[in-house]
Amino acid sequence: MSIGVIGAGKWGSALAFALSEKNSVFITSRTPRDLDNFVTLDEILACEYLVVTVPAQQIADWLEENFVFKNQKILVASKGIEATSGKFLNEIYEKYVPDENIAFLSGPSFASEVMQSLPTALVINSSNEKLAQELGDLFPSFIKTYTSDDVIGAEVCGAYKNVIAIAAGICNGLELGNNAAAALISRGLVEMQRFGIAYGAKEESFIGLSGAGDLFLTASSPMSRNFRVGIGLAKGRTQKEILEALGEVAEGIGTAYALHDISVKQDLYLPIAREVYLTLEGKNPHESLKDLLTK
Ligand SMILES: NC(=O)C1=CN([C@@H]2O[C@H](COP(=O)(O)OP(=O)(O)OC[C@H]3O[C@@H](n4cnc5c(N)ncnc54)[C@H](OP(=O)(O)O)[C@@H]3O)[C@@H](O)[C@H]2O)C=CC1
Ligand SMILES: O=C(CO)COP(=O)(O)O
Repeated sequence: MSIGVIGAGKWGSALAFALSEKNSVFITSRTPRDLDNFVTLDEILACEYLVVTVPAQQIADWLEENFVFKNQKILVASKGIEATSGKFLNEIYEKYVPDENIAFLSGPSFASEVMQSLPTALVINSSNEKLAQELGDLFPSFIKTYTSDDVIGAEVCGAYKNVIAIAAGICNGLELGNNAAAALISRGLVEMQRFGIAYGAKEESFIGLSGAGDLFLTASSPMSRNFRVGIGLAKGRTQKEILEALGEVAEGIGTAYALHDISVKQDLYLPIAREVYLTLEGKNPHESLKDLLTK
């Protein structure tokens, strides 16, 4: 069984490392890298399994320009909602891959800890339970995998938690304390569950690894890029300055813009996501805090 990883950034590299314990793994990326298993995209597309880590804001164009379906079994490892369309990842992929060939990875997983083979638990989400099990069996012994058929729930959890993590970083940067952080994360979980259920997600996904697990991890640590975006916003830095310093993707930014547009179009009450959007647009984070506490 050969696995082709697309995207050699932090997450693609970590998954390639982890999956190589039990499988032949190859990797490719937009920017060539001097890696023993770095191959061409054509060679990757010939693999039986594909693991895709191209960010949510770039994947639609990437698929249109590069992807050829050859009955590969695909694990989508990115997290986000496309800002330009409001589309979830399954909606973007469905134009190219049938449901029975695709699964979505979710759960609390810093790439840097996976690279150290530290214990991790993840969920493989697919309408095809057999595929989810098959993909789960590819993972190494230090990663425990679960399966779920709640693709929408997993996607909402993975995307929304990044926005709440930005808010948590703002809270940390403003030095508001642990009470405020706990309140924000708790209310953030309620907000993302309310949003997810409106899209048909299952309630239980939000109290498991995909939801509470990934939210707790990402919204509690400066290891999270999105959390670090929030710290930068609290210190009055612009998006441009923050992203230049970060040098990596922070999917919560694009997803915050997507959630804002969705909330306006569908008249949804998403107070934390709204304040993250407004802060990204230059609103004073102290004003955001006051509005969150008083409205
Ligand atoms: N890092 C983590 O801990 C985790 C990340 N994720 C998710 O994985 C996804 C990738 O994140 P991560 O790897 O950390 O981010 P990085 O910033 O480390 O890497 C981004 C990757 O996306 C590629 N890329 C960016 N833009 C394009 C484009 N326009 N066309 C093709 N490839 C592109 C980059 O290619 P190149 O570098 O070759 O130019 C690189 O391989 C995100 O959705 C993230 O939320 C999920 C769980 C954990
Ligand atoms: O998704 C992640 C952990 O599960 C990575 O979070 P960040 O993108 O905020 O670093």
